[in-house]
Parts: sequence; structure tokens; C-alpha cells
Amino acid sequence: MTPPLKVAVLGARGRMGAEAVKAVTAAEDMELVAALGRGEALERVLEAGATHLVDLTVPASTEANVRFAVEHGLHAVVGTTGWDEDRRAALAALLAGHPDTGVLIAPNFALGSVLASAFAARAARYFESVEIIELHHPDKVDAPSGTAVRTAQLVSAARAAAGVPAGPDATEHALDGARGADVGGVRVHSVRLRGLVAHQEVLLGGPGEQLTIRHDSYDRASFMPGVLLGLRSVAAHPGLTYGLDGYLELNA
Ligand SMILES: NC(=O)c1ccc[n+]([C@@H]2O[C@H](COP(=O)([O-])OP(=O)(O)OC[C@H]3O[C@@H](n4cnc5c(N)ncnc54)[C@H](O)[C@@H]3O)[C@@H](O)[C@H]2O)c1
Ligand SMILES: O=C(O)C1=N[C@H](C(=O)O)CCC1
Repeated sequence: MTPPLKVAVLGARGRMGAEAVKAVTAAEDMELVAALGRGEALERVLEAGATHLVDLTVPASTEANVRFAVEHGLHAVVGTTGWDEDRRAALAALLAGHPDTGVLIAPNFALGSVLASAFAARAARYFESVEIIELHHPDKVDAPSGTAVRTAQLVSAARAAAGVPAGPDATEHALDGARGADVGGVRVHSVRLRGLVAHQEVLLGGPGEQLTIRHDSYDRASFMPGVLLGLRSVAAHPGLTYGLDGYLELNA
């Protein structure tokens, strides 16, 4: 029988981390060997014999945590936001010196969200205008969401590859922020509202029609199949994978 994956969860007392602790504990092919909160020494992960690390912390901590994992030969599955292009490039350079180690950075672990972003990218070349509205709980510390940034990047790349220009916009007078953030030429609008968990709409507009691609996470349980899939797959994918779509055959 294959021995269970030895998993450490960082951010274990947070909203996502607590859910991940439950999911890993319930998985028959995994053993939770460490569950660390803020201020607890990372060395405990090594003492516990972890082979896999899940990072669900905060943008300020995640880079150091993941670098520690890679430097000690642990595979890492990362859901924390804040992994911009510079951080990902630095991590990829570190991984080049650790060719057997895998890291997955997944802006969103919900399979429906990953599909929604992929569908939006496929549709984007056919519409004049594309804008994104992301809606989250008001305790979220970053905006726009990592998912919205990733979706905008996919949409932007698909439009560029198809030679589609940025959408028309005659705005000459606007209050700061009224048109949202510009992510690769795609406008992203962030809503923070009590009662929400994680939601996103991609609005695609053409003459006389609109296509809306919406995904809703009503519960953090929605993210757990993706976390477990990441843990089961990461060792077979050395180097850096950005987006859970890297482990899925979306074009099959
Ligand atoms: N990829 C996804 O599918 C997905 C889904 C939900 C949330 N997220 C992201 O995951 C992150 C966590 O979200 P959350 O809602 O659970 O936040 P949260 O604030 O509830 O939890 C973060 C926890 O990490 C702890 N922490 C901070 N630094 C730490 C460190 N160095 N070591 C260990 N613990 C540390 C904090 O004390 C806190 O308990 C955010 O960046 C969020 O955007 C990603
Ligand atoms: O609740 C959060 O925080 C979430 N963060 C991720 C993001 O920024 O996209 C994923 C969705 C939930």
C-alpha cells in the first residue's frame, strides 16, 4: 500500500486553513502531521516529517513559507494571494536548483471557478467588451482577488493572441476608482459585502447582447477538492505550476 502523504497546514487557525485541516484529516491517503498558526516556528514542519505543505496564510508570509518548503525539499500547495509576477519568477529561479520539488500556486481551488475562468478566456475573443466583477466577504485583506487577477490575465492573453483590441471606453471624467483596476487592459471591480464568501462575474458585451459567466462559492468546502487534488498531484509536477488548470485536462 502507498504510504499516506505527510501534510503540514500553515494558517491552520484561519478560515481556509481550518477547512483544510478537516479535509486532510478526513482523506484516507493523507496524514496531517502539523497544523501551524502565526508565530509558530516553521522548523516544526520538518520535525513532524512533513513531505507536503499547504500554505493558506497571508500575502506578507506566504513567500518566506514557500521558500522554506522548497529549500527543505517539501512540495507546496499554495492558496494564499499576493504571488505577483516578480514573486513567481523568483520562486521559479529557486525551484530550478531543486528539480524534484513541485509547487502549485492556485489563485482559486474551486473547480467551478477554474472552469469559469477558462470559459471566459475562450469567449473573450468574440466580444468587444470584457469586465470582471469580483465579490467577497469584507474580512478579505486584498483587492482585487487573486482569482480576478488570474482571470483578467487569461482573458487579456487570449484577446492579445487573437488580435482583439482593448474594449471601447469613452470615459473622460471619473472619480478615482470608478472604473475599477486595470489588470492587463481588463477592468476589475471589487465588492466587499457581509454575507458573501467568494463570487465572480465576467461580463462579455457585444452589439445587442451580453454573456455573463458567474461562479459562486457559498462555502469554503468548495475549495477542498482542489486542495486535495493539488496535494495528490504536486509531486508529479516538479517546478512551478500557476493555476489548478495546470493539473486539469480542460481541453479534453
Ligand atoms: N486559492 C483559493 O482557492 C483560496 C480560497 C480562499 C482564500 N484564499 C486565500 O487564502 C488566504 C487565507 O485566507 P483566509 O480567508 O483563510 O484568511 P484568514 O485571515 O482567515 O487566515 C489566515 C491565517 O494565517 C495565519 N498566518 C499568518 N501568517 C502566518 C504564518 N507565517 N504561519 C502560519 N500562519 C500564519 C493568520 O494568523 C490567520 O489565522 C488569503 O490570501 C485568501 O485570499 C485562497
Ligand atoms: O476569501 C478569500 O480571500 C478568497 N481568496 C481567493 C482570491 O483572492 O481569489 C480565492 C477566493 C476566496
